[in-house]
Amino acid sequence: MTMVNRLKDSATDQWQQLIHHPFVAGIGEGTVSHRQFGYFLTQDALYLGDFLSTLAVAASRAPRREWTETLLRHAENVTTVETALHASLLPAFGVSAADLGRAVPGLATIAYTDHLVRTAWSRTWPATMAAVLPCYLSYQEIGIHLKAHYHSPDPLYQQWIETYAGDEYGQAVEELLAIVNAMAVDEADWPQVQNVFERSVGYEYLFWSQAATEGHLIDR
Ligand SMILES: Cc1ncc(C[n+]2csc(CCO)c2C)c(N)n1
Repeated sequence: MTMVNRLKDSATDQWQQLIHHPFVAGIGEGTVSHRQFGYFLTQDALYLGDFLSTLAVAASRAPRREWTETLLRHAENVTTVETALHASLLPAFGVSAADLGRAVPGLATIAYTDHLVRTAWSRTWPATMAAVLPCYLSYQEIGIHLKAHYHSPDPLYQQWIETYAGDEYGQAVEELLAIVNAMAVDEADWPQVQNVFERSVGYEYLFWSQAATEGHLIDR
């Protein structure tokens, strides 16, 4: 079995819950409010800064030169592609550059990014790859799932869906999967690699939940 399938199979229920998170379905149905999506994009912009650091550390620790090159290219794409998506979408959701500058990370954002950055710096390199895998793969599965089963009545949501269901994004995912499937994982390291993967899946889930409540953890 490939490493990607071994990891996904180790957290099947959490994975299914993530792909079918109610907020995700709400993007497809168009029932997510613009305020909620604007909050999500704002938190995502904060998240991407630390995701960039994570990829940069992962790139420098990679055991093969071609993997360093691939991960550096992906890091650059985070800056260009993901940030461009935000730049085009944020104003449409009423979030100005000043709003973004003032934004503070929510607890789920902090927990997720601390986990990514700490893993990249202080865990094994395969564990770092396992930490970023849910980010790549869940967005692709979500994009493809939403595109196949919904057509969002909101063109802005549909634009977001098409980005992650698209071939250009699919290419980046394929490259990451190829690295994960080719990397050498010591059997002694497997529990750590699996645990880090499962936490990232959980944090992806919490990131959507956080968007649904716009960061409020306590009913008001
Ligand atoms: C919470 C959260 N998780 C995943 C992504 C998607 N994503 C962000 S950077 C990157 C790597 C290559 O572009 C991918 C797949 C996101 N935007 N926000």
